[in-house]
Amino acid sequence: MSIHVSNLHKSYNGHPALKGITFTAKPGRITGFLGPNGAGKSTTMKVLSGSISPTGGSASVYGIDIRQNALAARRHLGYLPENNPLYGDLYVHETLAFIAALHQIPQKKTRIAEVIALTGLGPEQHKKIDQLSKGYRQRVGIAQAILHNPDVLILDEPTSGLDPNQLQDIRSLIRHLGKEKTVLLSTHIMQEVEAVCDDVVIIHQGEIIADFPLNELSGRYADNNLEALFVRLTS
Ligand SMILES: Nc1ncnc2c1ncn2[C@@H]1O[C@H](COP(=O)(O)OP(=O)(O)OP(=O)(O)O)[C@@H](O)[C@H]1O
Repeated sequence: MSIHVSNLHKSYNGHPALKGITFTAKPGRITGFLGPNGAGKSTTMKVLSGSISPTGGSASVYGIDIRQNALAARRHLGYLPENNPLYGDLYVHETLAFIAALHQIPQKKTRIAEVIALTGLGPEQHKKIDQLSKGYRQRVGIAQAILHNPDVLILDEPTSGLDPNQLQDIRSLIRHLGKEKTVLLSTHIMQEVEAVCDDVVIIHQGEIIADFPLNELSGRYADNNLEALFVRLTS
C-alpha cells in the first residue's frame, strides 16, 4: 500500500514550507524525493512520520490517514530521519532491543539477528553507537527503521556522507527493500536516483514541480539527464 499526500500544507510561524503538495509513492517502487536545500523534503517526511503536524491537507500511509489514526499509520511505517539521531551510549544490540520493545516485536532476538544480517551490521554489532563510523551508524538507522518489517519506508538522505563502498552496500540494501515495500527516499545525489529509484518527485519552494517514472524522463523532457532537468527546473 502506498503513501498518498493530498494538498498538504505546513507553515512554521506563518512561513509556508509546504504549499499544498500532492503526490503518491507506490508499493514495490522506490520514489526519489528531490529538491534543493530548503525545498520542503524533510518537512514532508516529518509530517508523514507523525513527528510534526501539518497545517492543512491530508496524508495517508498504507491507506491509513495519519491525522485520524497516527498510531496505526506508524505501525506500517519505518522512518530514517535526517541526521539519524541515535543514543551514542547504547550498544548496537541495545539500540535494536529498545526499538523492538517499543514495537512489541514477537521473537525479538530472531528478528534482531535477521536485521543485523540484512544490514551488514554483524562485525560491528558489539560496539557502542558512538564508536561506529558514519556508514555503520547509517546501517543502524536503517536497521531500526525496518525492524518491525514495515510496509512503507521513509528514508531522509540515507547515504549522505558515506564512502563509495558503503554507498554501494546501502544502495543495494535499499533496492532489495524496495522490491516489496513502498520506499520514499530523499537525496541530493542524482546518480543515486538513477541507480535505485523507479519514480521521481521534485519539490521546489514547497511545491511539486515534477512527478514521473524515471524511465519516462527522455520521453517527457528535452533535458539529457536528471541533473540537467533538476538544475533547469530549480534554478
Ligand atoms: N523547525 C523549523 N522552524 C522554522 N522553519 C523551519 C523549520 N524546519 C524547516 N524550516 C523551514 O522550512 C523550509 C523547508 O525546510 P526543509 O528542512 O523541509 O527542507 P529540505 O528540502 O529538507 O532541505 P535540505 O535539503 O537542506 O535538507 C525551509 O525554509 C526551512 O528553513
